[in-house]
Amino acid sequence: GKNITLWKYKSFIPVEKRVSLNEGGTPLYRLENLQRELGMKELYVKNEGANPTGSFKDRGMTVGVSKAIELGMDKVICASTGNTSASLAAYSAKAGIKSYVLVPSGKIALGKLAQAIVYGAKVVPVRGNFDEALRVVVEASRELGVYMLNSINPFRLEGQKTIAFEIFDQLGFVPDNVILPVGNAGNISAIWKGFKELYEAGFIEKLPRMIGIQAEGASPLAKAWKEKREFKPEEKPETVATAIRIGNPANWKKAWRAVKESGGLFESVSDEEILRAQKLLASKEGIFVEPASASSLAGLIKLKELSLIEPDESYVLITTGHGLKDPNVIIENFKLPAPIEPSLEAFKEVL
Ligand SMILES: Cc1ncc(COP(=O)(O)O)c(/C=C/C(=O)C(=O)O)c1O
Repeated sequence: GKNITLWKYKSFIPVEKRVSLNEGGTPLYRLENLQRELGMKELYVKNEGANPTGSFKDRGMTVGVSKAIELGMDKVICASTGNTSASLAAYSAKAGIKSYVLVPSGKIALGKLAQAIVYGAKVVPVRGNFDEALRVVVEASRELGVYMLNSINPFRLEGQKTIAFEIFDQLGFVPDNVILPVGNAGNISAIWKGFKELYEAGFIEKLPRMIGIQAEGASPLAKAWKEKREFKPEEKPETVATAIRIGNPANWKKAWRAVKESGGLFESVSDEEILRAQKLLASKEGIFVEPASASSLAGLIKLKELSLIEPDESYVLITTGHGLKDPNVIIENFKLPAPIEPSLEAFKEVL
């Protein structure tokens, strides 16, 4: 049977070639249990962890790598906190071209590192954070003629904007709010672009509020927004949510405009709130997401507690990456009981 992929929207995607792993077409459904638990009226999740390499990055990479092929490129490069590198490696493998990924040494989640390796990328750990690695990649793409596929590359956002198209297609209406984690700030910018394109094409009459959530220790946009001041980067971003451990978001201007134009907001949440939300999503709704993804829910809970949002409005949480990407964050915080003898008696003792 035919798979529903983001190429359903090919008339909105500015590329002819197609390197695809059947990305997109991810589940969107109601979180009935959390809705009740949190006293919300309309709470949905769009689970981007269901993409081929386990994150929304596949939407940007299918278009970005297709463009690379169209341009006759045979080498692509990115800096990454992990998911971008995993996705670039997979799509480069499919396209039969070489990929180079620069990752913050010791700060990339296990699953993402395994993916970049096994898909065949040249993995280059960098003694520094994502922001420092990105600077090297920009210089390398200029000097060495390697095609750069971080989200500064507009073709990435042309793929990621299809999240907006699918939300409208799957709900049948435009939600009042879309909440998602913000790191390099490409995704919030892309989804806003997608809704505006639907609006300008006359498919929809209203636009959602865009709500961007950052980790407190890596929240240059949320800090500037709440303190009502100019944006300025953070030197030393730190958070357990390594995917969004970014101090100088490359797309901050686009993200700022998206939140302003949409009447939305930025907020930040602590690592504890993120880990609690991760557990809640898994134990109440059976959805295992990596920490950065859980910041959407952590943000919703915080904004509701602060009465900064209307509980009766409709909310779509974007969960951006699968929980299996970062198993250590669960295992390290769990005391596994000692093994029992293989007998019913022994089992009854631990019941
Ligand atoms: C699971 C997950 N959730 C949210 C984000 C933030 O999205 P942007 O605000 O568009 O950056 C990322 C980003 C990851 C990288 O930036 C990378 O992989 O280099 C992510 O992996």
